[in-house]
Amino acid sequence: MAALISARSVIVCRDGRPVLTEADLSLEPLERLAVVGPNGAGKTTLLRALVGLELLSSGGIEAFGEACRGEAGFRKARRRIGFLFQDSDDQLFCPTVLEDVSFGPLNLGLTRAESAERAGKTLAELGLSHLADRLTHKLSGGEKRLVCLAGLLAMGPDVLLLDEPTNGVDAENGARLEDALRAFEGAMILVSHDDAFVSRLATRGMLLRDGRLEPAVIHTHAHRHGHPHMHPRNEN
Ligand SMILES: Nc1ncnc2c1ncn2[C@@H]1O[C@H](COP(=O)(O)OP(=O)(O)OP(=O)(O)O)[C@@H](O)[C@H]1O
Repeated sequence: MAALISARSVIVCRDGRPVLTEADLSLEPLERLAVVGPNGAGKTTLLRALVGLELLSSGGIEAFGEACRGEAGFRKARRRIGFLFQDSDDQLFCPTVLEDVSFGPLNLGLTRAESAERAGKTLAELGLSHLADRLTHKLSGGEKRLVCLAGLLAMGPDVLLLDEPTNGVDAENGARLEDALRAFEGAMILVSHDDAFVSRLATRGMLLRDGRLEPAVIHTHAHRHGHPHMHPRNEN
């Protein structure tokens, strides 16, 4: 099966220092690929590189069967990719929730009425209709996160890139978020330090270490606290 998104030998430097050094990745249809790794390993940088927000020193990105070169190449791919930022405040910018969630569909060419209808429907599917008229900047951290996700889902993406989606999200909103991701019919890359969330949702794992991605096994192991762990494959 053809990959939806692939990265080949990607090198990205930050302040002259390599963060990604020959990173390879391939996201297949229907996959929920978890990318884990320590703080500062380059996980956010990797997601940003996949949508053309990082300058590659070398290597290439393909999305939906086409090599992405330059801003124009990525712009086309970005219409099919929803990127949930680590910080919701970087993502929300309209005054009200309904306006914010309508913004994506509006940008895709739907009319104002159609966009509002799509936004209302998406909020309802996520159990967030009660937030529609609220001011985005007054939402709680967890509510902001879900509204950001609603904004992405309202655009009908084929792929979601999720940077720490459960950060600061309480149990109830976390369950909503997880249900929504489980119901999403596309593929996704999940960057997360939330092992329990990853172990419940991911279908495959990769570990970002020393700038490279290596296969990792996601599993829950019998442990006094019963928490899941993720190891590189060769350590199992
Ligand atoms: N704007 C920037 N300018 C320079 N260096 C940066 C910038 N953003 C990140 N870095 C550096 O790049 C490296 C990778 O950062 P990145 O945010 O991709 O890591 P991460 O794996 O997502 O970390 P975390 O788990 O803490 O979110 C880090 O050393 C970080 O300090």
